[in-house]
Amino acid sequence: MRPLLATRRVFLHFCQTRGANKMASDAKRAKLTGDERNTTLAPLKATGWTDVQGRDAIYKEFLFKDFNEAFGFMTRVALKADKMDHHPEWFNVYNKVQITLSTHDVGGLSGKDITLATFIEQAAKPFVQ
Ligand SMILES: C[C@H](O)[C@H](O)[C@H]1CNC2=NC(N)=NC(=O)C2=N1
Repeated sequence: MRPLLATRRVFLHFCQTRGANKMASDAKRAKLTGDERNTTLAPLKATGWTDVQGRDAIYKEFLFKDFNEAFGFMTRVALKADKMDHHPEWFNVYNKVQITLSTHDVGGLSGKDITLATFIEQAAKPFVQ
């Protein structure tokens, strides 16, 4: 195959793949439908996540042995949030971490919040008192 044709084919593949990834990412940022809420929120609510009054968001408070463990947890979550380009609203004092999740771009809960909350549960599991 002539080099120019091969390059064109590779470039088209790149565009298609990149477009699909962006669509998937955008889809993840679409507001959750009613059915999605029923299925994806239930396991999180079972672990203690609650609705936020007056906002389409979820909230949970975590208690750790000390600041060192709390901040270690926050560091892991921060790296994941940066990789996802999806960030929590959180407050930390000593061993307590309060987290609110919502997707600002859509003004409510999206699949990204479910993904991040699920990761947060796994990251907290080894430490939570
Ligand atoms: C441009 C836009 O702000 C960014 O793509 C990301 C950054 N982190 C984010 N985090 C959250 N929670 N919601 C967002 O909509 C969001 N958007």
